[in-house]
Amino acid sequence: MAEAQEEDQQQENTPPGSTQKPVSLPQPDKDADLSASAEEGQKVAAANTDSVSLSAEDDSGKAILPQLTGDDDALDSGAQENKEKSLDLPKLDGLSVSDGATVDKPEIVLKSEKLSEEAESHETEIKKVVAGDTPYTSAKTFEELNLSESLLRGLYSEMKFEKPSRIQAETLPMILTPPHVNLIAQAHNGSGKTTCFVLGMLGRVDAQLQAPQALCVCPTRELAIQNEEVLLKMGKYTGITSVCAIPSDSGGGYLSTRRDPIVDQVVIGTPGTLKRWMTKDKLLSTKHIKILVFDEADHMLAQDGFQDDSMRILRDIQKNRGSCQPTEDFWTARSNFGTLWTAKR
Ligand SMILES: Nc1ncnc2c1ncn2[C@@H]1O[C@H](COP(=O)(O)OP(=O)(O)OP(=O)(O)O)[C@@H](O)[C@H]1O
Repeated sequence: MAEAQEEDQQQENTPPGSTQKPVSLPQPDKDADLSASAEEGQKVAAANTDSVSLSAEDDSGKAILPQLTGDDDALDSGAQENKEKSLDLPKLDGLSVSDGATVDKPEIVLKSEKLSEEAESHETEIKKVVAGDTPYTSAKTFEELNLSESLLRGLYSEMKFEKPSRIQAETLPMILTPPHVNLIAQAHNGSGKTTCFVLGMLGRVDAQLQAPQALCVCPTRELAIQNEEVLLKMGKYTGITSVCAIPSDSGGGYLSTRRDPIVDQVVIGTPGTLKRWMTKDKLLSTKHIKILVFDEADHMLAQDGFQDDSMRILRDIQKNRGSCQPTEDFWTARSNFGTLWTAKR
């Protein structure tokens, strides 16, 4: 019950059912941190030229990929508002929870460090990325990703997409092609990050298996609802089903009306409800989970945010899946600094 209240308090500034994306999180100490980051980021903006860096790290943490220079990959006018701002990126690796347990460091980090001055070119470059021994080539078309016909139909006829955006071109081959790596993708708002993980989840799950296989953890219920809407639209022809794990009341207390175990392939929700469904209510089995997404990773993994909840969910999944599929572990985290920076102006 205390957990439910905690989650509700964290979400009280964003009314349930709203499709508006949250522009700030209500915790005052978090806001203070972001203000400090903004100042630091402006200094970096003055010194840097436009760049998008793509890097992977070896076991010693040494970067093994070159920095790439490229065009703005913004897809909507919202990104234009962020011009001349830079993104101050947090350290998201080497995470530990309060009881001392640690999680794997992500193998690959994709970052958009500064927004481009010129957004006129959206050409996708072909790049080769090597993670461990595996080469990944960025995808110029959705066909190159070996997606099902039903998924391609959703992308073209429902979403009206023609080709992957830059962040999609670079991340989707890594998300969809084995061996699946741990990935952090950081890019500004409007660059197509939502599609990266929604398409990643739709592309990875088996529609024939009636069990949860993809889990997306979001900091607010509004974001969870919004992400599920995108998933339902994009996956319209796939037969894949989803469920939103958010508090079922619109007040402040938690009311669980759900009693039947989850058989939907994709589960999108907030940490408190997800944890409750997994542990107390025993509605959500993580036995078949093969892709885990932390949306807005900077908040989901912040020490003064949801880090403990996120790490517990991650460890529960690792524990339940046992050691039979160690190479299948896939942890992707998405950061949404563009939105937060816009809110700070
Ligand atoms: N490949 C694509 N082609 C055309 N439009 C796209 C493509 N990918 C995404 N979009 C559209 O661009 C807009 C922004 O995409 P999306 O929401 O995925 O970006 P985002 O990086 O998650 O943004 P935010 O940080 O604001 O959440 C949406 O309207 C989406 O439908």
